Amino acid sequence: SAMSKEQRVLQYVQQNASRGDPDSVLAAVDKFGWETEWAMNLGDVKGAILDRFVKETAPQTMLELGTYMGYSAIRIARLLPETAKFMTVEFDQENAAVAREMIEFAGLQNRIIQITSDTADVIPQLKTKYDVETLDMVFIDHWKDVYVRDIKLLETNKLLRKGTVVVADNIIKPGAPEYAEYVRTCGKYDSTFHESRFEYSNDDIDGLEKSVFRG
Ligand SMILES: O=C(NCCCCCn1ccnc1)c1cc(-c2ccc(F)cc2)cc(O)c1O
Ligand SMILES: [Mg+2]
Repeated sequence: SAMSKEQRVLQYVQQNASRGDPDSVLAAVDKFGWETEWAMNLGDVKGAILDRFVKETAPQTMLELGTYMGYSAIRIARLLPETAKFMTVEFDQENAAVAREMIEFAGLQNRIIQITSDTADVIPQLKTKYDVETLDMVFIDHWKDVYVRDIKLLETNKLLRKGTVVVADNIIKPGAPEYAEYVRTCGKYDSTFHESRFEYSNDDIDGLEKSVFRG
């Protein structure tokens, strides 16, 4: 059968990036997104903001909800030390398979624990099955209508500690209004909105919410 968009991106990366070079993989995905086919990767513009947050936080334990093709997982993992523990969760089996190959091509498979499952099932297992004590940083980029469910699951499963940094994509487009409202008003986070551009767009606005847990 014909290739999916995600498989076309992977093929473009395998034919245009250098194996073991994460930056060349990111550049190839972004070139494809700008010039050939739009895709819902975090992208280069918002990606630079996330890079800054990851560098500032220097997390030893990191969780990503929503792997998609692995673009942001590669963005994050390329900035982490070998000793860091970084888990990324994807629900869609096909996208998880593309991500696995993308991550392997980037040479980061030893730095990323890829989980293919429902985040609602994984979050309660992080302490017991994945030997997590608390998380230093979280990146949320999956279904916009479950962002609130999952940050509340992180809270009730005692996975956040004073200073844990939670970053969420798509606050404007497609939007996560209940999530923005929750983190800004519940009293448990110091939350800031970082306006940016929607992925692979010169016109549309989007942005990241950065919320620091007060403990
Ligand atoms: O839906 C998004 N991501 C989740 C995808 C599925 C997650 C599956 N999963 C993983 C773990 N648990 C569940 C998303 C959408 C858009 C968008 C914006 C405008 C538009 F017109 C079309 C699309 C832009 C993004 O940046 C996004 O991230
Ligand atoms: Mg997104």
